[in-house]
Amino acid sequence: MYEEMDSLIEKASILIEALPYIQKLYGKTVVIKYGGNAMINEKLKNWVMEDITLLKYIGVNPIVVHGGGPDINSVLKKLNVESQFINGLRVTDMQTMEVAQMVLVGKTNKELVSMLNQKGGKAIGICGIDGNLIQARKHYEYVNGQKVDLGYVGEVVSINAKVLEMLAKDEYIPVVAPIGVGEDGTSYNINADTVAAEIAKAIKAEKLMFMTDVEGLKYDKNSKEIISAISANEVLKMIEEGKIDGGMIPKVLGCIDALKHGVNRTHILDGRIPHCILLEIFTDKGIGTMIHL
Ligand SMILES: Nc1ncnc2c1ncn2[C@@H]1O[C@H](COP(=O)(O)OP(=O)(O)O)[C@@H](O)[C@H]1O
Ligand SMILES: CC(=O)N[C@@H](CCC(=O)OP(=O)(O)O)C(=O)O
Repeated sequence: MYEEMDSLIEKASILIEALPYIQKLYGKTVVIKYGGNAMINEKLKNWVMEDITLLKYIGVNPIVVHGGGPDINSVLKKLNVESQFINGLRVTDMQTMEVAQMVLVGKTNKELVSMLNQKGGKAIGICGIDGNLIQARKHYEYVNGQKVDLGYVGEVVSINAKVLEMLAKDEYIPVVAPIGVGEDGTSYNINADTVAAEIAKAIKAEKLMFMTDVEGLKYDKNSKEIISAISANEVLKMIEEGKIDGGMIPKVLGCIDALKHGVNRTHILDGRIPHCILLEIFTDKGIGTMIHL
């Protein structure tokens, strides 16, 4: 009897530990980027969807921006199309653009929306074309000072924040696929990390969280030690020294850009840890890496 009571009291004290964090975040917006490499199995995705639904029910406004690089790769493979990446961006010809849009909007987005709804959340899936959410233009990348044409890869011109604010106010959880739209209606494939940071900036989110497939930012890719907190200047120095590369670059640059535009907290988290969102937000210690100014 007493043992049972002890365990119930322990449960209550865990909830109480979360109280100051719930109070701080109540009514605020948290942008969560869920990357393709952290969507490795259904169980994991379920935990993530539970965390996001719980946030909404306790009065926080989550906005989900998802990737889906591995999903796009597997469909392209079936079509015998090989992708080339330049500075982490997929060179996107017309056929690849069609596949990226079909997969991100039609498959990945709807799977996440359906899972959130199963958990009791009211999720609405949109991409940047819907309500002109992500206005974009063609992006050129520079490699060794040379301008490189990546096809239909886009960069964000502006975010129509009203679409997201309207949904969040009406109890919905927006789930955004990273496809943008040009002035002439052309679709653009945009890196999902960049979209998440631009959305966080546009809506002045309280927090921006990148969920990926490593424990956090490390002193270099092969190191075991996770950096628990680091300043923007130190991150820029690490990039210069070649200690951060590939898919981690748009995440850390997105954090810095967001911080400089009014987002209060930015984090890089291991999306493979069960309930990583709750662990970061509602525990004293937090997890992963926090980047600050
Ligand atoms: N300094 C670093 N610390 C941690 N990871 C790094 C670092 N530099 C590069 N990376 C790489 O960044 C990857 C995460 O980016 P990416 O694969 O694009 O993830 P996602 O699909 O979640 O967007 C890690 O798997 C890791 O290999
Ligand atoms: C231009 C560009 O590279 N777009 C990405 C969009 C998806 C994405 O960013 O997915 P992850 O977050 O899973 O990497 C792509 O085509 O893979």
